[in-house]
Amino acid sequence: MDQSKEQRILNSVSYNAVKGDPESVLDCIDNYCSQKEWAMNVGDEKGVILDKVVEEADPTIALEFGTYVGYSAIRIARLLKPNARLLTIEFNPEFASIAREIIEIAGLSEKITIIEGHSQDIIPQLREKYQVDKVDFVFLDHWKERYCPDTILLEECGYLRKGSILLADNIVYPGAPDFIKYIRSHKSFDCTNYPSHLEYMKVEDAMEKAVYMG
Ligand SMILES: Cc1ncnc2c1ncn2[C@@H]1O[C@H](/C=C/CNC(=O)c2cc(-c3ccc(F)cc3)cc(O)c2O)[C@@H](O)[C@H]1O
Ligand SMILES: [Mg+2]
Repeated sequence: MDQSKEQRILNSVSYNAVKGDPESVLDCIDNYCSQKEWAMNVGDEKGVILDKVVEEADPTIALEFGTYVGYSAIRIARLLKPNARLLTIEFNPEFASIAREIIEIAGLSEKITIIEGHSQDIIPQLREKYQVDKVDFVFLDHWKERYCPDTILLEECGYLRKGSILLADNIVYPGAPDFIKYIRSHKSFDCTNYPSHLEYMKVEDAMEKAVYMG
């Protein structure tokens, strides 16, 4: 059976990255996906915007929807303070297992918990099963039509506090129009758009930051 693209990305990281060095894992994935096979990682250009917003949030509890191969989980977790942690939700078992291995190579397994399942099923369980009270930072990068319902669910479950920061990938391409319409018209969210480009391409894209005002 042929290997998957995601397995080939893991092979490249396993062979080329410096064990325990998150930067070298990120560089390896970016090099592989810009030179060999495109993949839907947030990438190095939008990754700098992600870095800046994570540093602004300085979260104790960070949450991510859509682990994929773990690229953005590593980007986020490498910036977290000692007692902070990232919970990342992924429903594809093959992607979850590849991400677990790549995160191990980056040396960040202690800071990142991969939760296998659908975001809409996991979100209501975060308090009881994962001791989450409030979420300080959320990165949305899963199916684009899930951004809006999952944001509403986070609010309904009471995980957002005054100052919680949401950051969403792919606002232009593939786009998340219902999410943008909802978040920009909602009185409790203060939104900022960050124009950028689609990972590894010259195509327009953007990220949207939404700060919850309580
Ligand atoms: C409800 C639920 N629960 C849990 N995991 C969930 C979940 N819904 C999806 N997932 C998981 O998350 C990832 C999926 C990410 C979806 N991202 C994109 O579709 C995406 C696409 C492009 C793109 C751009 C130009 C093109 F021509 C083609 C594709 C770029 C991107 O940056 C993307 O993020 C993937 O790992 C999937 O298993
Ligand atoms: Mg994306």
